[in-house]
Amino acid sequence: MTQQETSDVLRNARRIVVKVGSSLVTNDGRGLDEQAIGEWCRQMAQLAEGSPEAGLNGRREVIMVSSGAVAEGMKRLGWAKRPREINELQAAAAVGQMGLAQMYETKLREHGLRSAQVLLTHADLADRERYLNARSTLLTLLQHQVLPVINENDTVVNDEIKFGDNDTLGALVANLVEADLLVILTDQKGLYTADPRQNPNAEFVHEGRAGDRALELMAGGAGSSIGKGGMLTKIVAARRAAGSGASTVIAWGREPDALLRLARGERIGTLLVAPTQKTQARKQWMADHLQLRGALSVDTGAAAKLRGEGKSLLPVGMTAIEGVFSRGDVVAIRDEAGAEIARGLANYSSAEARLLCRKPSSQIEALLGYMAEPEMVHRDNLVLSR
Ligand SMILES: Nc1ncnc2c1ncn2[C@@H]1O[C@H](COP(=O)(O)OP(=O)(O)O)[C@@H](O)[C@H]1O
Ligand SMILES: N[C@@H](CCC(=O)OP(=O)(O)O)C(=O)O
Repeated sequence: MTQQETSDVLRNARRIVVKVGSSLVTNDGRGLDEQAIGEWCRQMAQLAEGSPEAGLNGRREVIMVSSGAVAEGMKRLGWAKRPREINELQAAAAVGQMGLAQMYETKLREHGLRSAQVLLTHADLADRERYLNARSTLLTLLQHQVLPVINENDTVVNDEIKFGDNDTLGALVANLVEADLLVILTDQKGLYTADPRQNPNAEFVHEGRAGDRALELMAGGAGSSIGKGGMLTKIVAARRAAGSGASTVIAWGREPDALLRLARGERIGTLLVAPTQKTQARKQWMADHLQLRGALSVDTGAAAKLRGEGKSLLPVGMTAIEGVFSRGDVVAIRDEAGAEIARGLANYSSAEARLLCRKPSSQIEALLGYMAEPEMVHRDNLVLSR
């Protein structure tokens, strides 16, 4: 890519997931690094504002994925060594998460930004229904200009805590909200050809293609006893993030104004560019991963809105439901002649959809006793067929 193109990837990123690792957040286990957290919060607040005075071309939506609960919990409990027992790790995470949430809340509020704590497990993102719920909660928070601060829900996972690194979580969150950019802040300037702690001759890698297996061979495990992932999980995270079209930057968390400079298009850290665009990636994902569970027939008006105007499918446009499906399943959408016009993720199950056929969205709550979303299939979860 030319310098201009890489700089455009960064400057045009509107939705950004920022991940910070334990060693940075807790100052290598010494305790929450108030100053560093304050700096990221100040920058994220400026990104959310997008003011031209800060050299930014418009608002960014930012989501934070922060590690550090176990390390901070250990510090608070006075444990010098990372425990082996899962229940002790979980107890430490529960203690430390209080400190993390409190620190982010305080620092973001100082900069006029509201925050929300979201604790997720891998299982939440593997389950279609919970995946959709998590997605719509995060998107709603962003709409209301609230900055979500995410961590793994360490106290309820069992084996995950042993392998659970937040690089993977950051990538899954980037997939979940279809972010444009994943920024992984760590204790190195980026990726080197070998672990710089082991090999002083290692060379810096400025740019690569996310998903390039050669990069994985350069990356080693965690260099400190605090972090879990090391560089390999960051490279794999970049590959995953690219699955939904997000590029990844791995940069040094103490680099002054790193987040702002990236958003202005400055090339710092290692940029791993996603080879496919967001919409293309979404189509690919729907085509590759999901089985069709049913079909919705729609009237001419709804078909025209979907095809011509790129709108969502509302229940009022549905005329018939086929198959048995749950919320989050992929369904085909057919026109009156029976031709498939699109595929998408259903917001309501087949039984609910049958009750909602031809009904205005204002009646959803009265008909079902609750309302998930006003749309049957949201346009962000919908891919038009050729
Ligand atoms: N090729 C590499 N380039 C840079 N760092 C590497 C590489 N291979 C291994 N590492 C190690 O990965 C560490 C960062 O991972 P980790 O300790 O898990 O940090 P974090 O807590 O930020 O996730 C670095 O300190 C470094 O020692
Ligand atoms: N959820 C864990 C994070 C796991 C972990 O160590 O991640 P990382 O430091 O990002 O490699 C915690 O908050 O302690």
